[in-house]
Amino acid sequence: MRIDIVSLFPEFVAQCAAFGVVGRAQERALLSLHGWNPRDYATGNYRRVDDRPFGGGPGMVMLIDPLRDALNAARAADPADARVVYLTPQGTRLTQAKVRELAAHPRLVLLCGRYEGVDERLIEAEVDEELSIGDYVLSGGELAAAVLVDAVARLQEGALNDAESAAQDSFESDGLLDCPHYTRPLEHPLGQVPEVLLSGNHAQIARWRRMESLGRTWLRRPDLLDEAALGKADRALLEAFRSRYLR
Ligand SMILES: Nc1nonc1C(=O)NCC1CCCCC1
Repeated sequence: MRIDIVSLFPEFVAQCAAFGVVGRAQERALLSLHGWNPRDYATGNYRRVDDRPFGGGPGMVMLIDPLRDALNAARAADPADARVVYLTPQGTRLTQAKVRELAAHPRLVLLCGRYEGVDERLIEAEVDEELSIGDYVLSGGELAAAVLVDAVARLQEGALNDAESAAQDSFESDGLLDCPHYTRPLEHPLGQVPEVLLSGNHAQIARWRRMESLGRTWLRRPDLLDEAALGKADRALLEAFRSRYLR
């Protein structure tokens, strides 16, 4: 998968993607990142990339042409069709389902805004999809782009080893929150390890983990829990969690 980043700080995203699973995906040629800086396409004495907003008000707006020329250079760098995504709080919320959809594309071009944003005419003419990673305002789209790069990189075939795939699947497969995890030392002032995890009884351990995932999702993110879609066994586990929790 090829991802082109259009940004005033293209190295920002490249740095975020240089570590761990994403860095390894690049080493394995499962993912390639390419940066394009609109400032390299800015003309005139001051090579402006922004200007004051029509209608007045604070801040600056990114100019159309340097962005558009950088986008076109990115498009031209590879024959594969590119899906252009603009990272912005005004976008639709990024979900794992959307990550899966985007991860299946041969190419993405991620447009990162700065200042107060980008001239709307550029968005209307060049952007396929506006996405938000959450309801808060960052200083630029680069951190959001790095989040998206990480999430789609993990889904590239061969990016994760078996253990990592299992961990990914446990959350991704049914959209529940993950269960708690514990490791050595067994004895610690901060508390005990749940007995069931020491039992060696894999059926009981799986049952406990599923119950904890269901219970946590119910407590913390009821919006993710579609109880109607739960099977009989899951409903029984959730009931067991509730009765223990509400006792
Ligand atoms: N939240 C977000 N999700 O995706 N992007 C986000 C963001 O906060 N981006 C910064 C803004 C800053 C002004 C220009 C446009 C991007």
